[in-house]
Amino acid sequence: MTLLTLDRLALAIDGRPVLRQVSLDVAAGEAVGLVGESGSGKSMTVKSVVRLLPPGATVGGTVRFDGADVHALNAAGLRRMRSRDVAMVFQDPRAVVNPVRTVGDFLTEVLRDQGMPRGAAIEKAVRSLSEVGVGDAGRRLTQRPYELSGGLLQRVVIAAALLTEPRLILADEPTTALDVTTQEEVVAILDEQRRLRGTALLFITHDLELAAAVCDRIAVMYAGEIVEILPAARLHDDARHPYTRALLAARPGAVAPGQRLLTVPGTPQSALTAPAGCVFADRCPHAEARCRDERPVFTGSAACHLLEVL
Ligand SMILES: Nc1ncnc2c1ncn2[C@@H]1O[C@H](COP(=O)(O)OP(=O)(O)OP(=O)(O)O)[C@@H](O)[C@H]1O
Repeated sequence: MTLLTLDRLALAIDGRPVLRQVSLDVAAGEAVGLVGESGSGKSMTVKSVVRLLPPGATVGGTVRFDGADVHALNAAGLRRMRSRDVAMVFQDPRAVVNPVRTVGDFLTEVLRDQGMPRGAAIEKAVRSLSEVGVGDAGRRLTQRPYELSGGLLQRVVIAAALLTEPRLILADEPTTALDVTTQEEVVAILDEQRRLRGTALLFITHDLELAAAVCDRIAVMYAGEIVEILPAARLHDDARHPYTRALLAARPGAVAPGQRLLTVPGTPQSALTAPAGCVFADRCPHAEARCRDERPVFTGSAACHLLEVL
């Protein structure tokens, strides 16, 4: 069953295009990774799902969650969606958690707002902390954010995200601010808990290998468009879009130790500066005249004029 549908989602901020024709489905319980270089529109895509857009944003196309048109929801419907059905985990946990309130207040707030008695809310918060591997949960509830490490605080944020038993988690580079070992632990917890509960996940990362490890499918974004969508297990074998291939070649793991790291040649485009034809044409080693002039239509798994020959 499809839970989330983006259908030709377009977004402009102060008249400048940011997203163009972004179409993507996420099934109930499915994990989809959004990958691509900085500025490609991953965060704006995810923020469009819950209408967390900056002032001056204009939206085209549709976003449907569980059949409802998100951009037509009234204030109560939007509040319900944000507080119950869809949870968010962002890059920096310290930006999300109120620094002067306790972890317990942070965790129980939504449950209390939903009418749960204090004792039951605390009990649920303790259980939720234990489930994400936070020991001594009772004591943690009394602490303030500055008393916790970044990794521990991100676990608290994940516990909070899971508390309302959402159907979809939006995770925007949830581990970028953490050290490598902690990153792995935090991703493993998120992955384990969402699988156990059958929660869908839209997971933004720069790290293709990480996306492949925790997601069912991967959508590759470039200059405000999705250029390829493919099963995570087939990432290496089936990637056909030249941008996806360039990203794969530029992974640190793709280069032998001691060798120079590869980069995707050229300068990243944004939706604003993208050429009239294919958004990747000016960096693509295979580009032909039509690639520069005609915008390729997304067919099958990718938007590229040269799929037949690559
Ligand atoms: N608040 C804002 N006001 C105006 N433009 C914005 C705003 N936030 C993002 N943009 C623009 O939207 C485009 C897409 O940005 P977005 O943050 O979605 O990219 P991203 O792929 O998530 O990048 P990163 O990996 O660096 O987070 C960029 O060109 C960016 O400059």
